[in-house]
Amino acid sequence: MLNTVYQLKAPRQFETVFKDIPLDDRHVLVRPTHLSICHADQRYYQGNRPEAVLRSKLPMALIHEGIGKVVYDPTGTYRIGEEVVMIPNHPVEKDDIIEENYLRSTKFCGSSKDGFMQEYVSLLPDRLVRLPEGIDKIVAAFTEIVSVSYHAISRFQKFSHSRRRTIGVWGDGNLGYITSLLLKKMLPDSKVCIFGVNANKLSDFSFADATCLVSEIPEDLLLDHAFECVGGNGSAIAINQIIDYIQPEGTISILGVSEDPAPINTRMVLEKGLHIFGSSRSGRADFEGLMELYKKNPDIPEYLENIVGTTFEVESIKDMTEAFETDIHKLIGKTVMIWKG
Ligand SMILES: NC(=O)C1=CN([C@@H]2O[C@H](COP(=O)(O)OP(=O)(O)OC[C@H]3O[C@@H](n4cnc5c(N)ncnc54)[C@H](OP(=O)(O)O)[C@@H]3O)[C@@H](O)[C@H]2O)C=CC1
Ligand SMILES: O=C(CO)[C@H](O)[C@H](O)COP(=O)(O)O
Ligand SMILES: [Zn+2]
Repeated sequence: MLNTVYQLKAPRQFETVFKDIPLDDRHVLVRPTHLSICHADQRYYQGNRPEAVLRSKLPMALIHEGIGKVVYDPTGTYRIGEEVVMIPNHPVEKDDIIEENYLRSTKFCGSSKDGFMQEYVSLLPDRLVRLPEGIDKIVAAFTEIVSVSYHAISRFQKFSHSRRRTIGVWGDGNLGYITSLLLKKMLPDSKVCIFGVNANKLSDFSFADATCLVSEIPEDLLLDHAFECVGGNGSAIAINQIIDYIQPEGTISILGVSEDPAPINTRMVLEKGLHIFGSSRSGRADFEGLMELYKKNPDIPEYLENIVGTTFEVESIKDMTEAFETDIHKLIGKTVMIWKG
């Protein structure tokens, strides 16, 4: 079957290409309905990755956050019309120890294979997860980034010591909002404090125990553990500030993506005996766990409505470009494309 794919050909330049989707008895066909833009997509769209990386990856369809409707399922796993979230990870091997999102062989939509900016997406049935009945579709569109926070917190629960009185989250953007919200739900006994650079943005974190500008952190602050959700050039500044304030033997979870290596105060990491771990992407278990968490805490998707930014009806390359260009200038919030492509 001929499929329309909207690839990024070069920075700021989408093009339409037609690719064959073989209709076999193993793959489910999904019509994407709502797609959400991630920072990773913007790094390709704006050409912010190194030249060699762009040359090796483009042309490629962007977007790894999205939901859609099942239109064809020869496996009989899903009903036609059923609403599903698409998992962008595509593992090609199983490992007893290493999770699917960390296997070097795994392909990831919008990074090492075409993303969801397509007319139809062909996926194995285990790359889809049913959406809870009645969930807001715009919020559901960015389930993937929420599953990343879920994944990082689940790992944090395994790696960190059990004194979790106060957890700091650095980053007053989307990932900071999502991670601190999930921390409040997954670790209800812990106090969560958000550290950011913009008082206006911090005022949106209504569920938090405290918020603080990074320029006004009290000297006597006591933090048992922390999450870094900043990324870019701010990552190193945030990680070093965390190292300054965290208690000995605390755990630091790094989530922000930086293009350049970040200089870290390793002397203090050693002296305080800190644990630092990174997390990237998420796997099927995280998507499923998150859907269960939504069912038990229906106020989570309600809170997430606060970080819905602009929504665009997208049916042409001009619309896609407008959505990406607008997303660049947002203060906070996820840009969602209502996909008619
Ligand atoms: N590990 C993973 O799998 C994933 C990683 N990411 C990455 O996470 C990072 C954040 O993403 P997202 O939340 O969407 O981006 P945002 O831009 O929405 O959030 C980052 C926030 O951090 C603020 N900030 C800047 N410097 C500091 C500082 N020193 N201390 C505290 N806050 C600071 C920024 O403010 P201002 O804008 O004013 O500078 C901004 O509000 C990105 O690098 C993204 O690629 C995203 C998804 C998944
Ligand atoms: O956003 C992410 C997951 O949601 C990751 O940061 C993203 O997958 C990294 O990909 P790339 O290596 O292509 O920048
Ligand atoms: Zn992402």
